[in-house]
Amino acid sequence: MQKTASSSTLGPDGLDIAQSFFKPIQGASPPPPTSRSTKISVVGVGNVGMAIAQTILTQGLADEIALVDVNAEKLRGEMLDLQHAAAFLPRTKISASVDYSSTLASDLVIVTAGARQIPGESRLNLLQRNRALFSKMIPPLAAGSPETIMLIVSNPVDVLTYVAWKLSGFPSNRVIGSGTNLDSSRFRFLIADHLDLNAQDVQAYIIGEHGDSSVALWSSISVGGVPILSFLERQQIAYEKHTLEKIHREVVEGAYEVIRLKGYTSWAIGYSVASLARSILRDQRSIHPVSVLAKGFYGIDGGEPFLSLPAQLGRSGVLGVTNIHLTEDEAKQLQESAKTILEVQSQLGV
Ligand SMILES: NC(=O)C1=CN([C@@H]2O[C@H](COP(=O)(O)OP(=O)(O)OC[C@H]3O[C@@H](n4cnc5c(N)ncnc54)[C@H](O)[C@@H]3O)[C@@H](O)[C@H]2O)C=CC1
Ligand SMILES: CC(=O)C(=O)O
Repeated sequence: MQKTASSSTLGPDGLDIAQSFFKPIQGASPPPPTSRSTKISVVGVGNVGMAIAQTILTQGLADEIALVDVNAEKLRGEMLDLQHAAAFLPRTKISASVDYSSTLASDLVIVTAGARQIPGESRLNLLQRNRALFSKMIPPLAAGSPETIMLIVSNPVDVLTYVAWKLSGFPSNRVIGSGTNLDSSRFRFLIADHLDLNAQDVQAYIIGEHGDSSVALWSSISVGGVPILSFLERQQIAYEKHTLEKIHREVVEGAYEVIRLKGYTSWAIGYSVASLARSILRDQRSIHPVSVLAKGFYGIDGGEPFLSLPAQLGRSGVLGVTNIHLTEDEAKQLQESAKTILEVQSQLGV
């Protein structure tokens, strides 16, 4: 397929028509020097890539979105479908290409390309297929946007974020995995549902692997600034440990259930990744549990595992990792999660 321009012109005479449409204001001062526009590339326009592109578009986070996929027809169809919504959205240039060079000079490259789980399949099972794709995709993406921040979404996201870090040659603060930002949202939803609250008032983190060995940080959950477990204890309100474990199990099994029911997950990851794009590109310095190089944090000393920790995100990517108090048990579970990831990583030979 030809490289497809964003095609918002009216044809060769488009500019002339536009100029005759508006009468210039007499004595108007020249426009101020324009600030650089924000470009986001979304690589892979499947269920996940399109949910992300759609959410980013709706939230007006980019001046330009470049879509990339190997399926030329689907790609063009998705581009046109989004362009046809222009009248209802913030003005954004949308382009689509099978050529990675269309992502040139991106501020943020979001990678969602690759195989997804079939019902019952674990994320780690996708590794060999998606690692092969990454070897082809990441070097040209990194070469085209040497200053970009790379946000990995394809699964298994933690190990593939490590692969992308190695293949890109970028400093680790500029290669981030969407990690457990999504699991934490599932967690907050379930807690809020249990207590009949607004999920936005629940501060709660899932950290570690985006997958079966994730860790729920019960000890630091707070609602409206009130630490929940100590509040319940002070009020002598009984809670069963197995209720907490059940909520965490529902988080871990959430994706499996959605995949069994509808074939894939999309909307929640779309919002999750858009929230990361906002924090990064708007320099929000917000804290998100995302997959980062975890070596040296929370007693994780061996190897170079990428897994989710509460990280502060801003315009230069990962600004730092928050020092949340973990109980001994939580720290141990996190170190076990790191071991699980390292075992998989050690089979890669990157
Ligand atoms: N990290 C997370 O929280 C989540 C991750 N995922 C992962 O996201 C990935 C994508 O999932 P879906 O969108 O549902 O899959 P999908 O099958 O709908 O889309 C994958 C897309 O990748 C494209 N693709 C394949 N090779 C490519 C290449 N070399 N260059 C560019 N595009 C290429 C395909 O043509 C297809 O359009 C999967 O690995 C899935 O497990 C899904 C949901 C949440
Ligand atoms: C598929 C996946 O990783 C998720 O929805 O959590």
